Amino acid sequence: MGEQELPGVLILEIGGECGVLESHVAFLRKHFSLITMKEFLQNKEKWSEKTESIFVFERRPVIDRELLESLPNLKVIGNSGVGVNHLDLKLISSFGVKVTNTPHAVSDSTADIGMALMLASARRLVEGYHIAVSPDTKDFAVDWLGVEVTRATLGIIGMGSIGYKVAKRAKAFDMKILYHNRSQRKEKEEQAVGAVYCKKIEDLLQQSDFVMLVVNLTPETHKLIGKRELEFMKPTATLINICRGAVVDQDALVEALQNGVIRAAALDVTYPEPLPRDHPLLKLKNVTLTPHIGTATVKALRMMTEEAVDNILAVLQDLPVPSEVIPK
Ligand SMILES: O=CC(=O)O
Repeated sequence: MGEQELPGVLILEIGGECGVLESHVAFLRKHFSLITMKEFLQNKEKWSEKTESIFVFERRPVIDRELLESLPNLKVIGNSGVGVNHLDLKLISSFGVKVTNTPHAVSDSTADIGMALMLASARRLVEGYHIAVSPDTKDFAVDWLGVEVTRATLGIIGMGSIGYKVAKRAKAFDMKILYHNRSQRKEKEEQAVGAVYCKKIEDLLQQSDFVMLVVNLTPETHKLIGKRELEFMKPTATLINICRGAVVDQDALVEALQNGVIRAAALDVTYPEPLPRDHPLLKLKNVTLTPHIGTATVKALRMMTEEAVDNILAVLQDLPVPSEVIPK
């Protein structure tokens, strides 16, 4: 097949914060004529008819009405990543354009970061590092203690594929696993890992030593964890967020952490990202932070690109689409 026969896929950029990884470009070129946003904007006339798909990476909102209006043959937006809260699904679907995501590619690496944060926070890994490298050995006192993950109770909010993979890992730590799910009870998963369903989120919050958030960000889950929910948690409990920052009311979280309402928080996601350098979350010792790296592994990123390409090609070839996101 000559290059000119390949369908056009619009990407934001190559490299940078939200572009396609340089090492994936050759793979994408096997399937598409690649056009960067800059090239598109410089020569809309050449590209607007030819572009049938857009490949977007995770978290940056780029798809607005003006762009959609300038792409009359657009059929699909393939999101590389599972969360699609950066896309206006209703607007996109009003143009007859499908949206797809990559739930399979992200689940292992994101579950791993959940476990890493839980362990790091429980055992005060970051503080420990600073003590280890401190020139003053007196920094370490005998009452500098963490808490144990083994046999503790983990409450998972959102038992989708990432939540389930967290549960499988937690089982190996002999954790008692509770879960709350808005959409439905997951009986197969319950049996596989011995998880106990909490219909009421309050029950999970009251009983858990670690609460892990693994939900999609939607209007229903926006600030799902606020002052009231934090007050249901044990003062010895830790909140771990690996989904989206806005699922937590951050001001309420800061207050809870400052006042000992909960023991600690471990966050891979915040709002905004990155946090302003004077944000109180950056100053609290009982906060472990990472810069939204749930899927930042070589393998996950490669799998995300491949899964996104499979989805896009399925739409373009009119085949069943592996992971289509249907607007509610
Ligand atoms: O944040 C990661 C994802 O949405 O996959």
